[in-house]
Amino acid sequence: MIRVSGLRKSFEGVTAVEGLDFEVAHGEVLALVGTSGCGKSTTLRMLNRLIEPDAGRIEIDGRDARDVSPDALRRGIGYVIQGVGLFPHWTVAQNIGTVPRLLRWDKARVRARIEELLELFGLDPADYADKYPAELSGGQQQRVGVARAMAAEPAMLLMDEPFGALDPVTRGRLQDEFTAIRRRRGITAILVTHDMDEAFRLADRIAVMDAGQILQIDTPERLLRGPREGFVRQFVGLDDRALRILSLHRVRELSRPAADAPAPSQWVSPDDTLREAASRLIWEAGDSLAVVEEGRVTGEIRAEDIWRTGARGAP
Ligand SMILES: Nc1ncnc2c1ncn2[C@@H]1O[C@H](COP(=O)(O)OP(=O)(O)OP(=O)(O)O)[C@@H](O)[C@H]1O
Repeated sequence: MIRVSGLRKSFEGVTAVEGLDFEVAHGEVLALVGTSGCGKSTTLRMLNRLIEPDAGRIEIDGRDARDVSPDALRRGIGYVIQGVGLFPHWTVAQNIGTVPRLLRWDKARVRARIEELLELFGLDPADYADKYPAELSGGQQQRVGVARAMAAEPAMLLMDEPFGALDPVTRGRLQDEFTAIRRRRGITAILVTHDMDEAFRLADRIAVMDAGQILQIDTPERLLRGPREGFVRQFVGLDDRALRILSLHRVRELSRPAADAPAPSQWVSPDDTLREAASRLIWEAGDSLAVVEEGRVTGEIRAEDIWRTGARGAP
C-alpha cells in the first residue's frame, strides 16, 4: 500500500507538484492522467526517489520512503519508462535478470524467472532470451521492459507511458497481457498515460491532474458519471461517455439464462465488453444476442439491458 501526503516539488521556482495526497491499495492500479507538464512523471520519480520531494511524505507498506536507501527502494519497485531503456549490450535474459541478480538470487532461480516472464509475455525463451535489444521490434522491446520491471516480483510497479509509441494492435495486446497477468498475480501499480482509453481499460482508479494538483481521483465509472469540474469533464470526454461506461462492463454481468444449444452465427462471449456487444447489436439491427462459451449457448444478452447500463442515473 502506498500513501502519499502533502507531496510538493518545484524546480527553480517552477512548481511541478503541489500538495499531492493519494493512496494506492495493495493490488490496485491507479492511473495518473493530465495535460503535458502537469507533474505526472515528477510524481512517479519521487516515489522511487529519483527526485527528492521538497515537502511531504511517502509511505510504502507502512515505511517512510526516506528511511529506505534509494537503491533498496528501487530494487523493490519496478519502473517502466517510455522508450524502454533496455541496456543495449545485454541480452534480453541479462536485461530481465538485472534486479534478481542485484538481489543475489541464485542462478537457477534467475534463469527460471526469466523463462517464466518471457513465456508470460508471449516471447519464446528459446528464440528470444539470447537476442540483443536491437534485434527486437519496438513492441517486443517494450514487453521486455515491462518484464524486466516485474522480474523480482516487486511490491509495486511505476509505469510511465509503458505502452506509448506503439501501434494500436500491439498496444491492445500488451494491455490485455498486463490485465491477464494482473488477474493471475495481482499487481500494485501507478500508471502514467496520455491515453484516456488506456486509463479506463487498465486502472481501478484514475487521478486527473492539472498544474501539479489532483483535481479528482475516482473509479473510471464515477469519473464518467460525475466529473466534478470543467477540466475533468473535458478530459474524460463526455461525448462518448455512455459508450465508455459500456466498455467498463462485461457481457457476463447482464447475461440472462437461455436454453443450451449450438452457437448461432452471431454471438458474444461472456468476457466481451458491453460496448462490443452494443456494436454488434447495432450492426445486426438486433434486440438480443446469444452468449456463447466453448461453442454452446450459455445465455442471452438483451439490447434493453445494455442501454439501461449506459444510461444516466444507472446504478
Ligand atoms: N528536472 C527538471 N528541471 C526543471 N524543471 C522540471 C524538471 N522536471 C520537470 N520539470 C518541470 O516540472 C513540470 C512537471 O513536469 P513533469 O515531467 O512531471 O510533467 P508530466 O505531467 O509528466 O508531463 P508529460 O506528460 O509531458 O510527460 C513541468 O513544468 C516541467 O517543465
